Amino acid sequence: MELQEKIPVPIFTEVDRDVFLREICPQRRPAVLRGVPLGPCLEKWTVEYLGQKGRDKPVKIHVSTVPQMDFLRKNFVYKTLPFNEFVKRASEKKHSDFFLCEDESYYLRSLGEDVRKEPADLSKQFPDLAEDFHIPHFFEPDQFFSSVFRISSCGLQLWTHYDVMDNLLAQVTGMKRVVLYSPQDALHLYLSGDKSEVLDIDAPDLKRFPEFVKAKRYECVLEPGDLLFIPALWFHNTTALQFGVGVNVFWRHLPADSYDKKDPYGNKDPVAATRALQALERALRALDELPADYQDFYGRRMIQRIQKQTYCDGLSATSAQEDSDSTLTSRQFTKPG
Ligand SMILES: O=C(O)CCC(=O)C(=O)O
Ligand SMILES: [Fe+2]
Repeated sequence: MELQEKIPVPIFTEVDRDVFLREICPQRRPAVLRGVPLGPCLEKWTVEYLGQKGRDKPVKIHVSTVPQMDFLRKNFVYKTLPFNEFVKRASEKKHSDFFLCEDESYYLRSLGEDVRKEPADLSKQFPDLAEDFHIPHFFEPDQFFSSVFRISSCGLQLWTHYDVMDNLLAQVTGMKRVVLYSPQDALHLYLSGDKSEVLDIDAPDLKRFPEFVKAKRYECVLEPGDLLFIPALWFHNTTALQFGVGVNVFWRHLPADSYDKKDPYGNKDPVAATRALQALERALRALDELPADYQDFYGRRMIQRIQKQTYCDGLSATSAQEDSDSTLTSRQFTKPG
């Protein structure tokens, strides 16, 4: 019996800006968009052509001895290669030149010019290649955040994580399996920051991660030319079924000032969420002044208070009884439905 039921990500054809904005984006659910024009990249981006146009621009890459990258045990190293040499190596199974071993795996997540300050932008770092890739104009130009090369060796698996921007992941060449989990399943994913500690999602260690089976697994296989809409906060885990070249485009779904200004990757929590998490830490330090049984009592009440106020499905998470304490419930009446 399979661990988790696989829920297919729906595939939409003939999606234009209008359909995307009216029917797909507001659902806040992942969707595969097939047949959206992406430009000549679909025919042009061979290994040879990428090398010619990307030239010897240095790129910082992940290199690992095994295709499943592990951020906990750090089984990969960061190395720098000229783009053309990197593409050649990523496209081959065995390498004559290598860092770790002859069948090492490669992954490029392209970066901005000033890595710490600027988000990646294909048109700045790879202008000759950016011409071939037509970004779908499904959002306003001032919402654009970054465009990022995603180039992987065959088999390369990137750990489950979330980003805070809306995202269109374009698969230009090669097939890629993507598994997604809803933000509502966050508690079943054993998070360490923005990443899930469950690395082997196909054969998880259920002694360590017993709750993982409760997470609903959404899955799709991207083909060249497909776009995957990944709404902000949706977890995703990608496996390149072949050597593949992708580009993802992040854009701001919330007002611009909701985001952390020092976030070149698009994965820092919105400023209000960071403030809320800091306030929670303060609240926990305050509770620490009390004996354990009082902490338990107030801790439970705080959890219920948070659930009532924030869960989209309201009280269903706990069969919370009507709370008669008006100081605790006053805000719930002002929350839009
Ligand atoms: O395609 C990949 O390798 C990863 C994509 C990803 O994490 C993203 O687009 O945010
Ligand atoms: Fe991502």
